[in-house]
Amino acid sequence: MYLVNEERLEKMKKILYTRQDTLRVFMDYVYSPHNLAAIVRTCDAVNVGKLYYRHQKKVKLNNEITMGAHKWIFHEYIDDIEKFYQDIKKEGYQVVVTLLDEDTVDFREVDYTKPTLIVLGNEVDGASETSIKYADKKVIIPMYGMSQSLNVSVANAVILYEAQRQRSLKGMYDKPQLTEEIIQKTLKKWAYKDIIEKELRRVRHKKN
Ligand SMILES: C[S@@+](CC[C@H](N)C(=O)[O-])C[C@H]1O[C@@H](n2cnc3c(N)ncnc32)[C@H](O)[C@@H]1O
Repeated sequence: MYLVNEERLEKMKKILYTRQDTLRVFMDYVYSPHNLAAIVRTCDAVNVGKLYYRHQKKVKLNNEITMGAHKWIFHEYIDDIEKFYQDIKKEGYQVVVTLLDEDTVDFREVDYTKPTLIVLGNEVDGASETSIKYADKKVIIPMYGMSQSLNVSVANAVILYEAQRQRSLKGMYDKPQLTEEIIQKTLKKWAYKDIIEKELRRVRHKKN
């Protein structure tokens, strides 16, 4: 029987103790599986607190889409977008919508050390009217070439790494943001899942 080894457990702990609970991302109808996968992986790398998403048809992030990265990120499908924005604003989050518009500020002018929700728009239509309605800040990544926009997963990476830079400078990766109760609960869940998955792989391998 496989048990989670010390090294892997340490890695899981490190993720949870450095998790930026107050930095979150909302994918507002991002539809390409390739982009979904790339966004999930960057969110994992920066260790964002939570990833929200909605889609043209209800989808579940799965191994095929994310190559497993979604397993380590708290994520939630959003059905009621109005309620979602009202709730997150009540919790004190600033809503930062990424947009290709005149009425925007350079993305580096925002203070990402505040509780922040970054909103990414659809590949064709951009962010929805509802997201724009709830925006506290509308940000643009300056473009100097012929292309009008970046790929949405690239835009996500550029902004998240600015947030990561600001938060590191402030020592925000050195102090846990999740409660000890949530950390311990999540550790148990992850370790359990890890064992089950490894065992299933072992049984499948034996059968073939
Ligand atoms: C391909 S773009 C959407 C283009 C769409 N035609 C529009 O006008 O919004 C997809 C998403 O990537 C993000 N994005 C891409 N380039 C950006 C930039 N230069 N500044 C800010 N966000 C950008 C935004 O979230 C945008 O909604």
